[in-house]
Amino acid sequence: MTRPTLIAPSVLPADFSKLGEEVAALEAAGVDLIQWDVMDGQFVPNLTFGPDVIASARSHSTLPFEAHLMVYTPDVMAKNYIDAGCSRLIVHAEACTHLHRTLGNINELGATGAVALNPATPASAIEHVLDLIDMVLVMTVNPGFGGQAYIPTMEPKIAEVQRMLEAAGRADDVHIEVDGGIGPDTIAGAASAGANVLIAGSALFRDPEGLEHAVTDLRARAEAARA
Ligand SMILES: O=C(CO)[C@@H](O)[C@H](O)COP(=O)(O)O
Repeated sequence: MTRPTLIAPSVLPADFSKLGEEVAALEAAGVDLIQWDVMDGQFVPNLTFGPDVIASARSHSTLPFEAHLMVYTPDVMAKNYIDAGCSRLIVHAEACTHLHRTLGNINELGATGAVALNPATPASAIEHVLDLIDMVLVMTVNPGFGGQAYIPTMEPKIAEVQRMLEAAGRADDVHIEVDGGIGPDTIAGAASAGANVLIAGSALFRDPEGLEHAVTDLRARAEAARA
């Protein structure tokens, strides 16, 4: 499998009073990109931040930013998130009446598009947009909050997405990301099923040995599982 193993934080557990310092520390700890959990309080119960907050942290890191848009109207502010410094926008299949058009718009704005699938959403939801994305996010929790339990029954869906990508000749070009409950005890199952981008919030910020240990340990576990 040629897709690299990428370890990325969810910023949900970060200290929101100093996000610039937090993303700088995450970069120093060795993460590969930063995921911003954008929540609108409608598509998911929680409410987090918009593009201006992301923009305020942009100059504190050289890493790619991606916005996980857990919102009902991703088209409305897509350009704002790109202008804030996000190079990838992740939209939820469940929130997009016209998913193909939404992804096409993101690409026309100069960013890459990705689709997130909630636990109950079948992999088939992405069948006709594989040419418009560079990543599929298989949620391993129901979105809205960090610190939830990993849902292992998502592993067959991860494997199904991998098969779909192989059948479409896109397996080398499209990442499979997982998000939710990813930690030392769960990362191997997701990675061995096909995930190569692993989002962790609690497991990174709550490691008693610090961020760098957490990143190194998770990466080693994921790479061993993908070998
Ligand atoms: O995005 C969500 C839920 O919407 C979370 O899954 C966080 O992104 C990561 O949470 P942890 O389980 O890693 O703390």
